[in-house]
Amino acid sequence: MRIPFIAGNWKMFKTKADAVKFAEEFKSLYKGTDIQAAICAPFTDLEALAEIFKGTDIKIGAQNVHFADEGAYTGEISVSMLEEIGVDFCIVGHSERRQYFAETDGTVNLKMKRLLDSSIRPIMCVGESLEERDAGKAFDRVRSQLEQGLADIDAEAAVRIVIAYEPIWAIGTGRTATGEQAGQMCEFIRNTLIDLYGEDTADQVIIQYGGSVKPANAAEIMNMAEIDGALVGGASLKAKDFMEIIDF
Ligand SMILES: O=C(CO)COP(=O)(O)O
Repeated sequence: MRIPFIAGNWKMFKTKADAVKFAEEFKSLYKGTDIQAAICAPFTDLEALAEIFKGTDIKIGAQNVHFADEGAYTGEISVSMLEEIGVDFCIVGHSERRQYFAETDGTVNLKMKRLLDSSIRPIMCVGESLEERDAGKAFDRVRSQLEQGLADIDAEAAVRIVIAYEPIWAIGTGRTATGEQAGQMCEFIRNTLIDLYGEDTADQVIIQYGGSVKPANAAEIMNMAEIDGALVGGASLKAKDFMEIIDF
């Protein structure tokens, strides 16, 4: 039985003061549902969010992590640093990190393996560009991201993974994939996971859709059979909007 999971990705928005304001408002709106909710926030906001959400079901996530345990990696953050402040999830391989920060399927794989060796659950992002979709290569691209990102990860570890399908052309553009397009790719992702791990394992993996999810389209997306949740960018910045998505 997969528990639906809706996570906000704040990207590089919200100072600590903004985060505290959001968290207090969100906590007062949040009544507890059958849906798992999380906020993936900038590193500087995480400790404050952990403190405010303590004792609630609201989880927190980071947006990136380094794969080394420690070392001379100026500007980076390790898995243990995140564990110590109670982080539950970490996004890996978001298309913005692939595009602007040279994240590759290889570094995604190293980060996935390091996280799966910790208490933090990875949210691995996959998704094609508009050119790849128009060229009929969307499914090949996503399959290759899955195969490379999940290389050498066994079935026992794989059940803790969340996969987020985020077509690049739908991120921040207002152009959401239709329920049918998103559902079709998420079904393809589930079938790829069956090939890699077998049905029992693949059945337990949470698959989210991300890309211009809003209160108005959340139900259409969430009602697709193989979509178990959403990774929400812009619409997670307002407590009321994010709550409306969770209450779809
Ligand atoms: O990138 C996203 C979530 O990770 C999606 O962003 P938007 O919801 O702003 O399109």
